[in-house]
Amino acid sequence: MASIDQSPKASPTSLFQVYLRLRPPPSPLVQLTQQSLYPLLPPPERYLTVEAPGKDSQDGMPTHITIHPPSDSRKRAVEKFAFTKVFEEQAEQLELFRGTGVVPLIEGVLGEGRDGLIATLGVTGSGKSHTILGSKSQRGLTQLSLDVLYRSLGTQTLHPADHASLIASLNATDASEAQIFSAPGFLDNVYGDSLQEPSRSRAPTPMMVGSPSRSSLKVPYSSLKVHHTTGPRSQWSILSLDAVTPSPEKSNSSAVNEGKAASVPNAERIPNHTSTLPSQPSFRKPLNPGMTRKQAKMRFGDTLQDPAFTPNVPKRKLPQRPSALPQFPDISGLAFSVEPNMEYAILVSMHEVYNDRIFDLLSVPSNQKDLRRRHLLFKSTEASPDRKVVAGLCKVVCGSYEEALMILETGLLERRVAGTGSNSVSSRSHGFFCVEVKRRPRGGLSNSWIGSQLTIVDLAGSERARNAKTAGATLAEAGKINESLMYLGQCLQMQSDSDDGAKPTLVPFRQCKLTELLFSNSFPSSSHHHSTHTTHHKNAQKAIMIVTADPMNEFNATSQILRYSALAREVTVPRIPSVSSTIFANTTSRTLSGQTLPPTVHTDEAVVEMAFSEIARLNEEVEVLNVRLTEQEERRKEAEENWQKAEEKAEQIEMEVREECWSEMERKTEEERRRWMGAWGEEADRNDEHLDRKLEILSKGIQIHEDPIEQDARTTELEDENEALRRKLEALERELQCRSPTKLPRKAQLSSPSKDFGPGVLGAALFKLNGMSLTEAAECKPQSPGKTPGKKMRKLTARKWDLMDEKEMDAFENHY
Ligand SMILES: Nc1ncnc2c1ncn2[C@@H]1O[C@H](COP(=O)(O)OP(=O)(O)OP(=O)(O)O)[C@@H](O)[C@H]1O
Repeated sequence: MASIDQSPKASPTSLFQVYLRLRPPPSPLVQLTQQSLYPLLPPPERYLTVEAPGKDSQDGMPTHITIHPPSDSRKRAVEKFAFTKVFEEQAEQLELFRGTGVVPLIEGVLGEGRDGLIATLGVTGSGKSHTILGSKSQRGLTQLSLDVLYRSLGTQTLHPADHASLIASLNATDASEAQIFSAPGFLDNVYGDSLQEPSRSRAPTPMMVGSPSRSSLKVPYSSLKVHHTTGPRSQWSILSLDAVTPSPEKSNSSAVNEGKAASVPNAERIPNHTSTLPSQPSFRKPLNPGMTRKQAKMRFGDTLQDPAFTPNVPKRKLPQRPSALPQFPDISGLAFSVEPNMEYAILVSMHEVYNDRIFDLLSVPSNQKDLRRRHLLFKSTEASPDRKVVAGLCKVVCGSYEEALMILETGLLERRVAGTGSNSVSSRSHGFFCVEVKRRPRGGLSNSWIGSQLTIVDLAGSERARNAKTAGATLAEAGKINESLMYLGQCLQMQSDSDDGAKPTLVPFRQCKLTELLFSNSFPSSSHHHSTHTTHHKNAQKAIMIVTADPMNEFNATSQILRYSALAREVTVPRIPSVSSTIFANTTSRTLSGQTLPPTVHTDEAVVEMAFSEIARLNEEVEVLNVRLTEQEERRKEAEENWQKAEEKAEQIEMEVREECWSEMERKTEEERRRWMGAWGEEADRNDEHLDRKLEILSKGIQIHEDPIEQDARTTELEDENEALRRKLEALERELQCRSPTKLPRKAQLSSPSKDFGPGVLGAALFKLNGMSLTEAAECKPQSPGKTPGKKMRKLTARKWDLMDEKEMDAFENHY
């Protein structure tokens, strides 16, 4: 650590400039209430002292504090801490805004193109949100920063309503796969007609302990049904929130239900004002009486899912409600000059880290599938290969300060908060508010946007379950919050160790989402600006950490945070007066007259005194070493716990990866099976088709081949006929033989047939047919000339037979 006596300056490698802000005690009324509630509790003791500013302190501001363990603590070590500056209880918001490095940070975002980050860290209830978001009378660093940004950019700020292609142009160059909307369109879809309505009665905004909790405000539609303890940041509610005051019991009991909130579909969260909360006026756009929740969801979703959506709302006609916001402190005199030949677009996005997961605070479900809030990834994208971004956020282009405030309020309504024993409106997540300032040359033709981002982080506070009196899901949340803050502490510890001159250590920022988001871009990188295809060197971000502490509360938790966030530290153990010195002090001789005489110098006594003082010194050293040892042991324990957690996490990741691989394999196998089944089916179909075609061909072929069958049948028929004729012939011959020889010339006639139709012709025909089958006849070749008649007859072909004309055949048949 840096020498504690010098005015601490963060080294160039520092991740943060660290400022300390002390929280003022609660108002007398609140103190009175607390005393009446817990009469046995001793009045809180102040354990923190602010050291007078040193000679070289900046602006005459103190830089060191000392903490003395309270009387009931067993610890004795007095610790002194150094910070860049210490802001005491009476410090106002403006003092903080001007005194911390916020103004140069904004200048860096506007001019140098350097990202800036402001974060608050502290025990729950120490004033982080108050610093970042302000109260109902004072603006916080967020509003003040926005005001300066818009004042500086003035008329060079582009508004989507004036530039039709603005959203498309921003969309084309956005590296974070964001959905970009215009503010009026976004707000119209969230609040609709209520934006145009005259302001309703403004609710008293509860803020202090004892006043109605955050839950008493009208809560957003997304949280009405499930978290009764959740609601908007009470201190600086913008819109007309007609407060309703749920009973504290309800608040407490439902706090337990908070963990379920994430898994409850938003459809269930749309308030049914007439049924579930009859006395509660609506906050989000009142649904049309005839519109079901589903329809309402669809309506919002349908319009918003188109990133290029340009709403049909009057140009820049926002409700007057932001004017009801605190205007103090006034910073109208503060503005930076920006490049005159440039035009600027301001994009606002919001997300939270809840249970180590990132959720968009501005997302509006675009369809039924999106009803559950999906967590987003912090990753490098195609357009941003060497810088990580939260991918898939909703970003809203805000043309004015008022629009930006409305968006901020909208996001805060979605943020998870709960009432705990330590803070009635305690943040249960780490909230990130991001303002991107993009610029391009004037003219609006170019898509070559470059820009930088200001991120404002309201961290959830660390808490002790015993003090916070949390249980169930809220306790589990607290566990996650404390774990992420512990990792943050380790990163900060590394910073102070390397500032101390120890060899530079790697900051272990990849241990959880919070530290990843905070530190990933804290180191220089070069990114390829995809629109221009040139390498754009991105400066490392500058960061400010404002540590908030209540000097009268939570000694252990506060000292722990101071220990790891301070830029330098010194431990001393107060001297206990030694026995000898006490004895010797009492041995001072007095005369009778009461005159004090110089003590008699006894050499032995001097030696003893020296010995005692040496013993005392050594004792003191031992004490300091003991303190260091205890700290080292704590660190070791912490490291061991981390190691164990890391191992468990590794195991869990391994299991998850295995399961993922397994399910991927199963999915692929199933896919492959389906593919094969499909291919198989197709093949089978093809086969069937093929078979059908074959059958068709076959059936056609069968028809063709029917001819020979018919021929066979015909042959058989003819053969039968032939047989019948032969029999008839034989019968005739027999008949002839039985006749008288006078009739023989007829036989001779038969052997020489004439051309007449008559027995001669018939005889010749019968003669021809006799002794030959048609088959044989068919086989016979045509008769060649010069052959014997006998031979001729044998070789009579069916063709020849066939050559008989029809008349002849008919005559022949009729004859027989
Ligand atoms: N500097 C301050 N001046 C006046 N009031 C303050 C100041 N700091 C804190 N408070 C009040 O203290 C209460 C708790 O503060 P706040 O909600 O900001 O705490 P927190 O650190 O954000 O707590 P958590 O981590 O639980 O969200 C609020 O009512 C707030 O108005």
